[in-house]
Amino acid sequence: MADQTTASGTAVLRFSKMHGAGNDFVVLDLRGGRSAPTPQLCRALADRHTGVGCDQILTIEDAPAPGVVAAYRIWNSDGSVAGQCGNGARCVAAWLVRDGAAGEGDFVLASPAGRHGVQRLDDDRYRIAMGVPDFDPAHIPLTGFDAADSYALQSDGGTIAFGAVSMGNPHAVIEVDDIDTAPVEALGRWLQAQPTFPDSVNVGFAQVTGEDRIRLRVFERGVGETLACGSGACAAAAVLRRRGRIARRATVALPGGDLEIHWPDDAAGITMAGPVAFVFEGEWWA
Ligand SMILES: N[C@@H](CCC[C@H](N)C(=O)O)C(=O)O
Repeated sequence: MADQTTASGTAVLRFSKMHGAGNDFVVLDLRGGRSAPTPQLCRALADRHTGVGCDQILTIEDAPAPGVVAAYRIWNSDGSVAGQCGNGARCVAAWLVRDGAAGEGDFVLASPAGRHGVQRLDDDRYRIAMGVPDFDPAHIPLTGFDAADSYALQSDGGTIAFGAVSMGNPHAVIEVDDIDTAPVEALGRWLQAQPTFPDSVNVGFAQVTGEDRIRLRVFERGVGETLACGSGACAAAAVLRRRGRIARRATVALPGGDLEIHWPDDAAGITMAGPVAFVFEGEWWA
């Protein structure tokens, strides 16, 4: 998958470093049918000591159909594959506009989760159509429960109540009184390890601070706690809306920045708007 080789035969891979609300990415352009990175290469690129450092690797790939500008796929920093990444979708969109592959008008991207309309709000802000939140336990996947707005599991410390939804990737949402004191890592790891989530899960800790405002921290599958999780923001808004805890438009305040979520009605798709940033371009010498 190298872009070129050096005189001594070393493979050179060009990449962009980007972030969306502090959720950071190494972006690889694989258009032209170039092969995907191995899990080992993803782990090496993501390493914050010996690599570039990132939460996820995003690959930009050939459009699967006319009318779609490009496709993207997602790898977590531990090399595992993910079905969706909301902050990543905004970064891929901005990357394609800067590249010239997408114009400044609306366009469509493809992800493993489906097709996504993209709206460029300005140079640094994009809105993505993230699809209809899927509460069917079989699709999350969440085993051992019938569909409900709230589930409960017994831990050594007591009952853990959570909501669950798929945004193309699995999310659990735990409502807490104060995200600053929530046991994000301990409870996040515990829930991820429960057999009821056979594919593990991204665990969001949500504090409702108003009918249109949520504070959120997310312990991501394959990474750990990140500064922001776009699909997690949509999941938290969807779960809390279904319980009547918030309005259909809400600002989700994450440690790395704010995302604007809008879910017009239960059968409609949810949209997420937020920032993107280019950090630097680099070459990886394999
Ligand atoms: N940070 C992302 C989600 C990335 C994938 C996730 N860790 C998973 O394994 O599903 C976002 O912004 O949505």
